[in-house]
Amino acid sequence: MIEIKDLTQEFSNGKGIFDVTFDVEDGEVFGFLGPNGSGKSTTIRHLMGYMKAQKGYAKIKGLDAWHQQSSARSHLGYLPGEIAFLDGMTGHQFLNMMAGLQGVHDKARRADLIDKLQFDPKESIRKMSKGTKQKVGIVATFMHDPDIYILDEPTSGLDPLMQNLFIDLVMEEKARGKTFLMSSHSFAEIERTCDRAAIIRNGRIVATENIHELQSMQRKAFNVTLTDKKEVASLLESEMKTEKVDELTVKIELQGNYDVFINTLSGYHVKNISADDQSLEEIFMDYYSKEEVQS
Ligand SMILES: Nc1ncnc2c1ncn2[C@@H]1O[C@H](COP(=O)(O)OP(=O)(O)OP(=O)(O)O)[C@@H](O)[C@H]1O
Repeated sequence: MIEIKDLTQEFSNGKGIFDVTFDVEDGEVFGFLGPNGSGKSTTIRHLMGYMKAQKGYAKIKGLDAWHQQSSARSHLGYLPGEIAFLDGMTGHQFLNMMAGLQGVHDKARRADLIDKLQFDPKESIRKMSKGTKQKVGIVATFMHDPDIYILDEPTSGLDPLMQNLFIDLVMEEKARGKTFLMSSHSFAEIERTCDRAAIIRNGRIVATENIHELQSMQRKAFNVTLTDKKEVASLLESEMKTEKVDELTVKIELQGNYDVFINTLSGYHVKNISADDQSLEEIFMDYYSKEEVQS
């Protein structure tokens, strides 16, 4: 659906993107993660056909994003990082203009989206909050029912409730077979929506990972609180990977060895057990720090 190969754009200041390569498959939700200035928007601009690559290519459904710009773009719903609204328009007027450009006449889907995102489209855009403007942008992106969505930081400016609503919307569209490329700073958002994610750093892809595999690779840790200090000393001597948290609490890291965990603990007086899972963010940060050491 989306194919990016050796995509390179070096700006005069030496910044840019270098040999960016990844694919997004049909029906996949693909996350694009990276710190500020890492090259996410530059990559996306190539996909939209706004920039000509110095090397490599970006393709949408086999169509070259630059050379076959308009046919490639006809499959896309694009939400830019910062939307340029025409001043003085109401939400409705802006959406009418966008529908005209998209050649969409059916307003039912638009009304449904407005209803879901809960905002007043009769309000002047100039007077709207950042979050409400973002909602107008989301409606404009989704209302023509494209096959592929390219979303640059889609939830920026949205409150947590709206972020959840947005995630539901993405999952509904995914269930309808739609494909997504979504840039984000938010690991929680990626964890909840994406099948795979690429991490970009200093213009280069440093990892492309299957989120479901990453989640299953997660090391599990438990904080076990005992009633007796002597038992703590004894537990720390056990064959499991342990670490003392405080006087009565021991952290135990597991790599699938639940039997040993349960059998060992059955010989102790356990006051409390709480899970201390490694977050997806921590797993990803390993990649960031590895790269830091190499560069
Ligand atoms: N036209 C340009 N001329 C020179 N440098 C540029 C240009 N466009 C982008 N850059 C630089 O290229 C790098 C990548 O920028 P880009 O906007 O793609 O990052 P990003 O990952 O989208 O960041 P953010 O999360 O802050 O939006 C940055 O260092 C940026 O300053």
